[in-house]
Amino acid sequence: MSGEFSDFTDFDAANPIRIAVFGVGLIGGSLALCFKGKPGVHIVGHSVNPASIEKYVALGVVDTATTSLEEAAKDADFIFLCVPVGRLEEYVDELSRLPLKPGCIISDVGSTKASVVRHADKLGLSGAVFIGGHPMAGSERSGVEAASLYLLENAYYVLTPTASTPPESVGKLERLLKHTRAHIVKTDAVQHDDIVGAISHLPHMIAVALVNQVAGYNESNELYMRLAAGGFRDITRIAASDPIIWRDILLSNRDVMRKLVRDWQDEMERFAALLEREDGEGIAERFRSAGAFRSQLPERRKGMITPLFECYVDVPDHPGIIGKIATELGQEKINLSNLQIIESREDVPGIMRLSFKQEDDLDRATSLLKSLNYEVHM
Ligand SMILES: NC(=O)C1=CN([C@@H]2O[C@H](COP(=O)(O)OP(=O)(O)OC[C@H]3O[C@@H](n4cnc5c(N)ncnc54)[C@H](O)[C@@H]3O)[C@@H](O)[C@H]2O)C=CC1
Ligand SMILES: O=C(O)C(=O)Cc1ccc(O)cc1
Repeated sequence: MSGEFSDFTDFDAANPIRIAVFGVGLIGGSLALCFKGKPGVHIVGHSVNPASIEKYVALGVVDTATTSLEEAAKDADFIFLCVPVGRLEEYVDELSRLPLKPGCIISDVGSTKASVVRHADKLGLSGAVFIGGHPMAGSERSGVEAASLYLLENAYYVLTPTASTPPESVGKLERLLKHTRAHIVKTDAVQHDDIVGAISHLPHMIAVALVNQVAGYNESNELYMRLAAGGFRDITRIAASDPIIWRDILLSNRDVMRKLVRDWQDEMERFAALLEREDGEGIAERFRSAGAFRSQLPERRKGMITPLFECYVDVPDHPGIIGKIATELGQEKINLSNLQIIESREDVPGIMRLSFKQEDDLDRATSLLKSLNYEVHM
């Protein structure tokens, strides 16, 4: 939990607004932090657990908190549903039975969109409007303790209005979401699930499968685990994601995922056949085409799978180096989020990975370290 943005001024103490957040975890808490403390804004957090509501207030993420759904929703101008995907539809059902403020905008942050949008479309929401949402940034961490004001900054935030969504409600939600500093993208819910299935849900499944495969080998030889400390650990970071959150995402997007798994199996079969034929040129070609597509990906956009701004620095392998670089950055007031030696052998220089939550810190760190004659790579 961290920070404060201060340069938005369009909240107006004379026209107070009430924002309700159901499920104040990583994403709900991060959203709440973007609105908290603005003039005329009251944020109420909802949890089914009495101990959680005390924590939300004590941490200063919300103004008030309650275990009563009615109390949280009463008079709300905006309601954000930030619970696991498998719970979203029942929350929409419960809200549809309440006397909501006319014009109230209900949005969610679920990683899948088609099922909840279809469900809300079928219900009458007594004067309220549902607009599906998905902030496309996050991490493998969960819970309100992991929430951050900066989590969504510079990420894409997808909204999935339908043909019947009033454009003025979409505009109102977009204006509010400016406070996240995310970039709004509007698309259709079904298309969202196809794309996000391929670029986020499939990679999470692959990471989990890969870790479980290696865990199996490790049962008969523990050297697997010891040697996996470097690159393997990095590329499988997302396998540490919350099991319940991901159970719900994959089940909700199961039709898309079944097709993606079949396509993935085809890709693997293609590799197996190349190995069988000892087709070196074919293998190299797979790498060339992947490299060519990857080189065209937008650079440094914070989002899924790479939530931080990062650079790599070649460093001599000696004990004081971590402290030295951290001090140099600290003296320039550059906020470092994480620092890690990812390669350390006696005969070669190490590689240090520096992570920043904000692009500006990355840019300043890169310039500083280059000026100090470090080799810096992106
Ligand atoms: N983790 C990530 O990186 C991202 C997650 N999302 C979506 O955001 C939503 C929330 O995920 P996170 O914030 O990561 O999870 P989280 O575990 O940090 O927060 C979930 C919140 O929902 C509450 N909750 C859990 N089970 C509940 C239940 N059965 N009934 C009522 N409340 C319950 C928890 O107390 C917590 O406040 C999910 O729908 C997820 O798909 C969207 C973008 C990124
Ligand atoms: O940790 C990562 O890199 C992620 O990919 C986080 C993430 C998880 C779920 C989403 O719907 C969006 C982003």
